Formats: sequence, structure tokens, C-alpha cells
Amino acid sequence: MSEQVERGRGRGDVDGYEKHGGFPVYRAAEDDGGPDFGRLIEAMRVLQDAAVSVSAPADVVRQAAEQAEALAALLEPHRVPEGQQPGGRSMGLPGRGSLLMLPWTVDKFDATGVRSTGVFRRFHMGGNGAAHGGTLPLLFDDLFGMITHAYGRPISRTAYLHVNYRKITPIDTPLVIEGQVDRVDGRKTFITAKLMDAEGTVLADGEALMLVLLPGQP
Ligand SMILES: CCCCCCCCCC(=O)SCCNC(=O)CCNC(=O)[C@H](O)C(C)(C)COP(=O)(O)OP(=O)(O)OC[C@H]1O[C@@H](n2cnc3c(N)ncnc32)[C@H](O)[C@@H]1OP(=O)(O)O
Repeated sequence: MSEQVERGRGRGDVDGYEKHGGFPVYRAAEDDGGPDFGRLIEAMRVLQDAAVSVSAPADVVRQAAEQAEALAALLEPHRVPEGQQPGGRSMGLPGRGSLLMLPWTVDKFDATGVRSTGVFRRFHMGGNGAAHGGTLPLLFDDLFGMITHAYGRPISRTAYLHVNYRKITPIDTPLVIEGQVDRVDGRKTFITAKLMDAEGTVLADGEALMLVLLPGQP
């Protein structure tokens, strides 16, 4: 039977939903990882763009490999368990400071929906100037997670995610994605979203079913 969940309630405010399945408690990083963390993550993205778009002399590639290995060795001793690192939890940074997520900026986040803006970068390219098809479901899935959260639903997992590719999605072009909860039915949250260019042309649209986790579910 369908139910109308009160809009605008925060996570944990809904009776019986305080456990979020088997998920540990996730909190936003208080200081976005400190003064230089965002800078590090953006430099890593620029490096990824460069690494996949250069054709450099062997000596330059060797030097770059050595510097990348040295950088990894510098960071390696500071690994922490999931949920303690600022990467992915820094709400003030593009893509929350994650290198997996698209480096987009959320400019609307409430119970009526979530909107995010940004560009697909060179390292997201599939071919002929278009974003790789696999990067779009990533963008949609992350948005659907945020929409679920902003709506006040407990942590949910994607049961299905459907993307319609309507037009080529260009890299290095400002785009916007926006979506909202359409319907709630028990554990099920049905969500839709659209990816558009600056003129409002729909490049892709998507829908998903997000399922609230049962106690202990991973
Ligand atoms: C701040 C931190 C934020 C962290 C966010 C994390 C979320 C990120 C979002 C993700 O990307 S999650 C990763 C991708 N998804 C997964 O890995 C999910 C893997 N699948 C599962 O874990 C389970 O299949 C799942 C928990 C989704 C559901 O298993 P259950 O055994 O709990 O549910 P069940 O199969 O009994 O289905 C419950 C209802 O949903 C329906 N259902 C399930 N899968 C469906 C499907 N694919 N299509 C249509 N209906 C579906 C099912 O028919 C049934 O409907 P009824 O209640 O009406 O009978």
C-alpha cells in the first residue's frame, strides 16, 4: 500500500528507520579535509585529465610515473577505515571530494529534489568528444542517493537504475542534472531525474527504485 512520507523530515526522524540496515553511521567531514584537501583532489583530477590525453616522450612518462609513485608512497601510511577519510564526505567540495564521483556541485538539496551542475572531463570521455556511457549511470546513481537522503528516507540501495541516452553528452560543457522522489511505497522509493545542457535540452533521463535496507542488510 502506498504511503505519503512527510516531506522535509531529516534522516533518523522516521520511526523505525534509525538503523539504516547494516550501514555504519556516516557523517560529513567537518572541515572538508583541511585547507589543502580540495586542492589535492582537484590536482589529482587534472592529473587524470593529463595522463589520459598526452602523448609524451618516454623520459617524460618515466618521470611522471616516478612522481606519481612517490606521491602514492607519501599518502599510503595515512590510510584510515571507511567513513573516517574526508574523500567522499566533504560536502563543500565538488563531488564531495571523491575521485570516483563526478566533480559536480550541488546547488539544490531539499525534500523537493536535488540539482547538481558540472562538466564531464577529459578522463570521462568515451569517444568523439562524448562522455563514456558508463559515467552517466554513476552520475544518476549518486544523485538518486542524495535525493533519497534529502527526502528524509533512510539509507537505501539501488534495486534498479534505468538510463535513457537521448543525445550525446559532451565533455567540458556545463551541464545540470535534477531529480526528485516521484512515489514512496513502503521500502520502495521511486525517483526520476534529467540531465540537461545549458539550453535545457535533455541529454539523458533516468529512473530508479531505491530500497530501504532491512536491519543488518549490507
Ligand atoms: C551518506 C552515505 C550514503 C551511502 C549511500 C549508499 C547507497 C548508494 C546507492 C547504491 O549505488 S547501492 C549499490 C548498488 N546496489 C546494490 O548493490 C544493491 C544490491 N541488491 C541488494 O542488496 C538487494 O537486492 C536489495 C537490498 C536491493 C533488495 O533485497 P531485499 O531482499 O531486501 O528485497 P526483495 O528482493 O525482497 O525486494 C523487496 C521488494 O522490492 C522489489 N524489488 C527488488 N528488486 C527489484 C528490482 N530490481 N526491480 C523491481 N522490483 C524490485 C521486490 O519485488 C519486492 O517487492 P514487493 O515487496 O512488492 O514484493
